[in-house]
Amino acid sequence: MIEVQGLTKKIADVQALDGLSFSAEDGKITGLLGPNGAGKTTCLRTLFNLLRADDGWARVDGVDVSVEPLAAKQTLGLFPDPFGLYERLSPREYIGFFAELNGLGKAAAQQACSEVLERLQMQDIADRRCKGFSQGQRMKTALAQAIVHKPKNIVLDEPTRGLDVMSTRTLRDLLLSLKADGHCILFSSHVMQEVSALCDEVVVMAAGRAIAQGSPQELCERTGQDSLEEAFIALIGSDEGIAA
Ligand SMILES: Nc1ncnc2c1ncn2[C@@H]1O[C@H](COP(=O)(O)OP(=O)(O)OP(=O)(O)O)[C@@H](O)[C@H]1O
Repeated sequence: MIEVQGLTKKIADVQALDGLSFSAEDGKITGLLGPNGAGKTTCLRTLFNLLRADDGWARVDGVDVSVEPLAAKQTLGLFPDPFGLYERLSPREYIGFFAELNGLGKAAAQQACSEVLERLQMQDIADRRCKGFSQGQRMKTALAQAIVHKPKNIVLDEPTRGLDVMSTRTLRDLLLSLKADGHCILFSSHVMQEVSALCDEVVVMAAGRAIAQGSPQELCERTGQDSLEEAFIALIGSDEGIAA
């Protein structure tokens, strides 16, 4: 479970987070939905302790990420930008390296790596260098790296950015299967259709705050609208920076 309370962060002159509070439960996919500049990436970076909040706290399974960063990271998988893989490494080397970074011994890392390669049906590319990989192959490698240490909580920043339809569908299926296994999945997006299709819960963000949280249906009922897109516009008063 991921909980964020009163998170505040100023970057240069910009109030990127302004008292952000929400929670994301196990066995659910929670979407952070907000226009460009709403603070989604800043929130996820703070969760991963890449940024330190000015005020407020973030906890992963009850562990405060700034007080016990290593313990928090062991229960947290971060889906990185799939375009930034180490091209000289094969997925097996890359994923195994991250498994060891996350505290697994060599033998356990190799075992975990083989399991995740099988789960994501990557055996055919497991020992090829990442250089030249298609977007979908990169995305699978990046996701495998995020989940190899079996973190209970998985955080993804705009995971379908730049992916084609097939890769997006593959990712969607993977997230649904992780959810079925009881993981807590939190992802940021400004793509309405993706959030509607995947999320059990939606946190609507604007100007560094959460202005509403609920299931897509609850948000529609609360605003008296028929679609999440209309509900979102009603909540934030604009559709600027949102993609259909
Ligand atoms: N390093 C930085 N220097 C200056 N301003 C920053 C920096 N990082 C973030 N910001 C500002 O903080 C605000 C929140 O940015 P953030 O990237 O978290 O938004 P976002 O919701 O992820 O947006 P997008 O959907 O466009 O990725 C924006 O106004 C952004 O310009």
